[in-house]
Amino acid sequence: MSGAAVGGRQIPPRSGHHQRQFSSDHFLLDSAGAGAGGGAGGKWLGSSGLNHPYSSSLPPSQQVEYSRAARGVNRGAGGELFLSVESPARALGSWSSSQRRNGDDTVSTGQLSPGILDLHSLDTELLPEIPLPVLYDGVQPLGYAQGRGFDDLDPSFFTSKQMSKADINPLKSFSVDKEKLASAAKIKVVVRKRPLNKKEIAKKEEDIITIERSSNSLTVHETKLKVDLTEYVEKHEFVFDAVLDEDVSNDEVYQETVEPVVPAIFQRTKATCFAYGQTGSGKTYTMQPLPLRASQDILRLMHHTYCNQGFQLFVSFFEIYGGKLFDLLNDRRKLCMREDGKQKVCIVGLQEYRVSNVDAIRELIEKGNATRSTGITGANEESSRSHAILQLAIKKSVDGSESKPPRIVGKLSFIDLAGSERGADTTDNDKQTRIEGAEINKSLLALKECIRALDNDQVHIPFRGSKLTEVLRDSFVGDSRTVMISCISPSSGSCEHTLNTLRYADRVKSLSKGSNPKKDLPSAILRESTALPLSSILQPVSTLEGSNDDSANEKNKFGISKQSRRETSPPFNMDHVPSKREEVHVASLNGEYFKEQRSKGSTTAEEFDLSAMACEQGKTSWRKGKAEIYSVSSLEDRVNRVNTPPQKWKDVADDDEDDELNALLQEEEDLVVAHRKQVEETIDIVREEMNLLVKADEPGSKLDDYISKLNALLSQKAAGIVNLQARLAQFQRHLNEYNVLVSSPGP
Ligand SMILES: Nc1ncnc2c1ncn2[C@@H]1O[C@H](COP(=O)(O)OP(=O)(O)OP(=O)(O)O)[C@@H](O)[C@H]1O
Repeated sequence: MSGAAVGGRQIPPRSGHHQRQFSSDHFLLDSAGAGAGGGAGGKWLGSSGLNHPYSSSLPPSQQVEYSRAARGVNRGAGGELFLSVESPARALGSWSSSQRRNGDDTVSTGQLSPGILDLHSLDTELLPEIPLPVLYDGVQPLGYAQGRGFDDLDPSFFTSKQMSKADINPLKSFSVDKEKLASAAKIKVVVRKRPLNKKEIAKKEEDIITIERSSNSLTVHETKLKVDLTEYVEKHEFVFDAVLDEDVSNDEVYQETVEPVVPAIFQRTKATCFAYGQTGSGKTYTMQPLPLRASQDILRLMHHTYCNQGFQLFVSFFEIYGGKLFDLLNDRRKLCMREDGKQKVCIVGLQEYRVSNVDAIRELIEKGNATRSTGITGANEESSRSHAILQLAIKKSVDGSESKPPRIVGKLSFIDLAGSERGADTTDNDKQTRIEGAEINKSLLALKECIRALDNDQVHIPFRGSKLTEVLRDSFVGDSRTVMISCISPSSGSCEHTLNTLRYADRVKSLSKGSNPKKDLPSAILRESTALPLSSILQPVSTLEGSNDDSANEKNKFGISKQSRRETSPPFNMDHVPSKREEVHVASLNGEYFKEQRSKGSTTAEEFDLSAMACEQGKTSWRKGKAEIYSVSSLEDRVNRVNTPPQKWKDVADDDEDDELNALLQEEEDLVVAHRKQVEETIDIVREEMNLLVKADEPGSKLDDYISKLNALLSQKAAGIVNLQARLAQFQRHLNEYNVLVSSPGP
């Protein structure tokens, strides 16, 4: 494996961290046509069709010509050729001015890749509209005849009129493509569930996810404790663009996610596919095969559909680790990110390799994967501790003659995000892992903020919140396509994580053209069907990602469109654990009293099922007099008041850019504090009301029993608050550690 030979700069040694030992076993197992891996060690550049830009692919005379014309062909340490389109002096000049502007990105020239290759910095703008290709007339391109070709990707790419494939004029197809691409949703959100792993099976954890592919819906069956401490199952149902069950192969994942966007990158589009999910949920497993499959299709398009059009394919691969960028194809050389005058992100020093066959790409990908920073977390022994970004860029010479450096036509980026972790999960980790965790969470939080801002149609999108969001800027603005694959574990032990991931995915989905009411197409919705027992209102921890106290068509306190309920749920939308079902008389909660209350609009039973239970338990006496009824509605009102989000959450901060992230973190913390306060106040109110009830009732009634159960619940909630406080403190510690890290000199 070429990765074994990878040398160069590594992250500082630390306990539990190592380079990912790439296993080709789960890499492209199911991809057709992938040949065996190529040569090892130092041979890999030349042996398998891999070219540095303008090196072996061009006649020597042309290389010389480039060298003279551009005055920017440099010879790297290893003798490789690198092209700098700008003159070196100018490149350095703009560089140092950027250094002055942004001290934290300061690097010495020695830290950069040899030569000043920076195709990105000079080439971020897409090539102006290119003429449609001259294609074969009526001939089915060879590559597509075997397997799923371009014309199989999405039948709607072609006119609705049925034609035999042999009749399809590819030229026509592409013009239809363009319309199709323009109207397609910009963001596609796909969820992939992995199978239970050995550890989870050993712990007897259950699979709590059911998937219905035909309706693209997925249900999380969350086991919860009721007031009387019996278990019940609460269902959360979600709908996404696609949901993939554990038996779905990597090849099918490709077909569902990336394959449809591949043609778009020949149409001046930037497309991004990223995987999001808890550590150990299968992000790397899902992402690793995709670039190779995509490059196969890209090469096929280049060699057949776009034959003789002068398109070239370039590969680059880098990681964001600890807020810094490292080139995974150049011995982890430190890179530096800049914005050009047009606010386009440039990665100074990033090496790009021109490739012309799949084996070469495979070797590069393996090399990059093997070089990536990994470590051990509680949930994954080979956890990615960095965000890895692999880019496939299609370029073309402006005049088609290759006498000038090519410019980007389109780009396909694959981002394997580092795993999201909760602070509570990191207690066993060493300091380094916790610092990494803080950094990872910070960047994911920044990503969430960008998504929130985009969803709100804010003018200012805080892309500068992290390096990750700066890199992703391209993916969300302009003519872009984004595919997000949310990876989830099926196990009961990961339920909270899974719900967080799915709610996060829903926010991303809400950015899509289809789901934002401000945008064009009908809503694609998350339908999370949650009965909201009072216990949910009291839930101190799990509501950070999304508030449940929403009503339809409003924005919640995060400024995100609220979730619509799939069904008008009965007060308890849950499946009881059968043995306990009879004891709690759930059906009776649909009683007249609550129908009445609902019709008055004072509250919904879903929002108040605990009081419903209280009513059920003491129904006879409550219905007798006004005072009792008053006490219930008063309780509802008071709890509703307490749970009304403070005004500040409605106003999304439009912070000064430099303070954006700190403000964000503060906001997150404020949110937790405010939430805790609500919980405490709610508990007080419930206690007070219960005391009133006790006074109103005969001693020895069922209420005594109920009160003691309620007290048990309250104690449980109080413990939750303590836990929340501990997590806050831990969060703060991570922040401090992070601040120390970023203020100290880099590795
Ligand atoms: N769909 C799947 N089918 C079979 N095995 C899977 C699947 N998804 C993940 N796995 C296995 O689960 C383990 C963890 O997966 P992976 O490393 O991809 O997680 P991750 O989300 O990238 O974690 P981290 O964020 O910590 O890097 C691996 O051993 C992987 O082989």
